[in-house]
Amino acid sequence: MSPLASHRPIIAPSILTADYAHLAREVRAVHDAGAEWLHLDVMDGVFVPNISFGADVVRKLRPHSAAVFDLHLMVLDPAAMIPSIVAAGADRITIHVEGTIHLHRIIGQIHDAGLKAGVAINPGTPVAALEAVTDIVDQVLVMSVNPGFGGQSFIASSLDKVAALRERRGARQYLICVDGGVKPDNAAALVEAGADMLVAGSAVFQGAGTYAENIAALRG
Ligand SMILES: O=C(CO)[C@H](O)[C@H](O)COP(=O)(O)O
Ligand SMILES: [Co+2]
Repeated sequence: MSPLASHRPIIAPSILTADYAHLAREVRAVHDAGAEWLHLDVMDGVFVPNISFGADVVRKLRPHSAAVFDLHLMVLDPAAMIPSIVAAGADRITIHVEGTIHLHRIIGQIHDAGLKAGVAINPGTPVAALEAVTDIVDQVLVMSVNPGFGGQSFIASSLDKVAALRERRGARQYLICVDGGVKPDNAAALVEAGADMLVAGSAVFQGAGTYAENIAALRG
């Protein structure tokens, strides 16, 4: 088990399924409910078939939360967007292997800005696609749904990817993160397989309990 997973997973609520009409209230509420990170999904309508929000919304939310702002960029060619996302108050930026031909360069761009950098893989991309950058990233993100929408079903083979990443990590320090369809009924297995951080949108914002109860249920 990874060092972090032996304690408890980081829970990062994704605001994709929050009430967009009251976003400031929502981000305050999940932080007060015990979420250390906030997961912000930026979508460009090109890399994924949906548009969410961009740097302006991140900047407006920043004064409303002390949580770690974890940006998940589902965009094609993210390099041009990164300066505005950094200026908006991001703490960590994850880009997709499939979204750029200059993966190594953009990880450097994020680090040069003083932020932590992550790399994500889609369900159709093997773990091996991360191999060349696992020694320089701070986190890897296994997409356990096809990116673009909240509320989808967890793709079971993602569990094997998490286990493979933990196996390959060795002495490296990157966090293993999982995003998509994470629910109380699969969270424990993901942590057991090696996940350090769980993104959860619908399980937190549309779960049966209060936000605190929904987050606690994911920590199991
Ligand atoms: O990146 C994402 C979608 O592309 C979201 O982070 C993810 O879908 C979270 O929502 P849910 O927990 O409801 O699946
Ligand atoms: Co996401």
